[in-house]
Amino acid sequence: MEQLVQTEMWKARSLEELVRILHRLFAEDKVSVEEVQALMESYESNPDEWLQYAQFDQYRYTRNLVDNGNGKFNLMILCWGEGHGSSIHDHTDSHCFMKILQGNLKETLFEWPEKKGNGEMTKKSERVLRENQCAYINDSIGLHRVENISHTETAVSLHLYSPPFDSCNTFDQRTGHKHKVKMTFYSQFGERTHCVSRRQHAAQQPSALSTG
Ligand SMILES: N[C@@H](CS(=O)O)C(=O)O
Ligand SMILES: [Fe+2]
Repeated sequence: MEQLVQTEMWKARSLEELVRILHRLFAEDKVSVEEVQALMESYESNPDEWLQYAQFDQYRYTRNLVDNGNGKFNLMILCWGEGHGSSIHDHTDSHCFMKILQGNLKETLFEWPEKKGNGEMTKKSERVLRENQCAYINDSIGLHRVENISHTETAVSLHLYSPPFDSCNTFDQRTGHKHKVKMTFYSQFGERTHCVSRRQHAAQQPSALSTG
């Protein structure tokens, strides 16, 4: 008789517990995308637990580092004001998990443009992600744009990237031309990231995160 493979089912009862289990999963040689996705989905968003990381900017979405996953992943909270969105981008060959903590986000998937890129990019699909849902993307699935299309409500999402990366490519929807961009954190561990020179100094320490 065929043997059934028992997959452990985790339930994260708090953000702290979620982080703890993520550390355990990513300490293994092999990490299952389905397991991480199910684990992140199992966490029922509780604003009391993440409000300290949810720092908004008036003009664009912010990226707020929650945990650096012992070098294996970056866990961050993204804050989307009304109408804020990302440009079409890739994920630098990393795994990307995106869980909604508050509000709704529209995700539009695009195909990679032809080598040279000259013409409108091809839209593959779009969907609205709702509270507590966890989506997954990587470069072989395609490119995406994420938007808070609400004019009245903000949105907050929890992103896990593995391995961590600090630059990606953005794409012009009309032409498919790409640009490499450096990504930064608006805050880290609940503290607003202030001046560049102090952070460049920090990046010289071997244990410090280099985030641009
Ligand atoms: N991947 C984007 C957010 S999103 O639009 O998926 C970022 O890390 O800033
Ligand atoms: Fe993304």
